[in-house]
Amino acid sequence: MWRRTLARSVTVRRFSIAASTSSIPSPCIVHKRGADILHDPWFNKDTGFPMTERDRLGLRGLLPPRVISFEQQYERFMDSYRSLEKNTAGQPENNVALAKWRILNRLHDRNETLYYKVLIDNIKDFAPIIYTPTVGLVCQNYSGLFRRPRGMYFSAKDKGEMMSIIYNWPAPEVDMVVLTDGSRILGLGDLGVQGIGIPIGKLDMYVAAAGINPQRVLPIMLDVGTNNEKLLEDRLYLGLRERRLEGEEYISIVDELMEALHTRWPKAVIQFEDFQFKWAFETLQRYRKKYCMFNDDIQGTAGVALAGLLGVVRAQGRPLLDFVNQKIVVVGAGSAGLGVLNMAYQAVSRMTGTTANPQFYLIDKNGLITTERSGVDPSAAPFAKAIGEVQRIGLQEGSDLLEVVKKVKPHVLLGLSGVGGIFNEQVLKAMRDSDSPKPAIFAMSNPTDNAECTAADAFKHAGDNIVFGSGSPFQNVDLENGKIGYVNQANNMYLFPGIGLGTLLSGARIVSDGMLQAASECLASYMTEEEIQKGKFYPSIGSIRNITAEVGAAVLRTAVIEEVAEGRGDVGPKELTNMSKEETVEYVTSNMWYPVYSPLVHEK
Ligand SMILES: NC(=O)c1ccc[n+]([C@@H]2O[C@H](COP(=O)([O-])OP(=O)(O)OC[C@H]3O[C@@H](n4cnc5c(N)ncnc54)[C@H](O)[C@@H]3O)[C@@H](O)[C@H]2O)c1
Ligand SMILES: O=C(O)C[C@H](O)C(=O)O
Ligand SMILES: [Mg+2]
Repeated sequence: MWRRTLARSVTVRRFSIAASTSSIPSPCIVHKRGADILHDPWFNKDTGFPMTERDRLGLRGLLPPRVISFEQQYERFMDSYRSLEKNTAGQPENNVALAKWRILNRLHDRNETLYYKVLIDNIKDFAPIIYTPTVGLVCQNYSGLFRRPRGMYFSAKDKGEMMSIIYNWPAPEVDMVVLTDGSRILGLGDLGVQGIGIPIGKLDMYVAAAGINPQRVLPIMLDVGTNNEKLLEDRLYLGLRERRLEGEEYISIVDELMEALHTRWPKAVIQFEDFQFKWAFETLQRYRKKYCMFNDDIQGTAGVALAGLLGVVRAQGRPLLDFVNQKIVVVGAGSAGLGVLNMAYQAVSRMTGTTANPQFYLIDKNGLITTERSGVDPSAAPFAKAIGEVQRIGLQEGSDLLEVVKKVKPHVLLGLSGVGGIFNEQVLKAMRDSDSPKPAIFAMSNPTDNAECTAADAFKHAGDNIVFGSGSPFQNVDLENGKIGYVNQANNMYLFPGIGLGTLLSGARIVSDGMLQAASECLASYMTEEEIQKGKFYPSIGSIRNITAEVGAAVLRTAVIEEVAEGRGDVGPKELTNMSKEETVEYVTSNMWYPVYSPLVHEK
């Protein structure tokens, strides 16, 4: 199953480091036999083991005699899935979503090759189950749904021992780690150990979109307690039933885990995910120059949002430089909102060559943030609007969302607040007076119930001429005039897989701002003029592997230009430097893992 791994079947003109160019999958070494293989989802093929392999691996007598092909297994699973869909039709939405998650999860736990084949080939239908929004529901119910562990669990009780615990992970190599402390799971708050569902879902997207080998991914839950009263009182809660560590105690435990990870897998890329605000920025600043890591909620989201914002400018028929004149209201001054503003300001200063003062407005739970605000967080302070400037348009410190929309008449209203429905009818109607011919509404909070508005409400109240994006998927809206209101999924899934893959293949020691900017620009330029005019700013999820290959190549090339790329395997910085743009995309693509059964070879 180590087929098509990095540095194996990579064949790029002039850079062939292929062991073999044949279409027969490379054999995979296993160190177990018999029933142990059947119980290992990495190697298990269920009834798909050919007779010769059954002989070699001591499987004769442990399986029904008929050998079923991979294609037949695939069809069999899809038939069961379709029956489940039929049998649960009309039942409450959450029950159906959990039933679908369960059937996929069972396959994941049994036979990963078949699971990823099913996931990749049906990504549009299955992403909403293994990722946002159902993954949120799964996290909320995790202690009850738990059957088998997945990934690693470190807790406050493991202090001082992480360096040895990390060696309990069975795979010799790890390429991608997604780490959470469960403190801000989507818009659902502190879910403690139950937040492990998020790293699992993100890494599923890594396998599906970036072709990272599933034997080389590692979801990690760092359980430092929870402040969620309900969980603390729940006797079946699976995490530490104590309050979260704070201050020095907290940071020293994250330090220890990072050191342990780096010691065992110095080349792995570590993605921080769903950390509460107070630790998200702090850990990013603390580790980004020391380790190969990034924070997806801050940096991945920013890149996706910026690509969307540039798409909005194009949709208005304006040149990209007009971005500096856009009036953008960002609702939510947390990790994601501030990440977006940071990147948007950087884009403006690149475009103008100055530290310009664009018309970007920031709102948090206390309203419009101005220079009058006392106790404003240092990471939000640079985005506080000068009080004189807001007073000139009739606003003040703490003005509420509706007032801000009415007075600013923004081109873009972008929500990253986690507050469902906050873009209510009045706010959406106020967007009709936007100064843009195509007002943009981005309701980016997850999961679905936490979206700032639904797609249907956005088109109904703000008008047919809007463009719309949401963090969780919504159906396109029938505008009842023969037209369709297109729904973009404005989700960091369009970038993090490419950021991770590009960084990994470049062998960079850090994830630089330049690499992140390249990822965003690549996504922005991926869309054709025709698509943009239809209000489409992001590719369809069906083409997520293509966009990820492009993003990965853009990240890799920037790492090379910035001279942070050290290469990977036999492909060193020199070979990477000599690759053309097309060759880089080809190189990235050929390094993607794809699910096929490899012949298993037993070795003691
Ligand atoms: N679509 C995506 O790709 C994506 C990426 C990252 C985060 N998100 C979503 O964004 C949301 C926020 O994530 P975060 O990490 O920034 O959280 P966070 O806790 O760091 O920040 C939330 C912010 O919202 C503000 N807020 C709360 N109530 C508000 C109100 N009534 N009005 C205005 N602002 C209010 C808070 O003051 C805070 O500044 C979550 O729902 C998350 O799922 C989506
Ligand atoms: O997980 C997602 O769907 C996006 C984002 O990382 C979030 O925290 O909401
Ligand atoms: Mg997240």
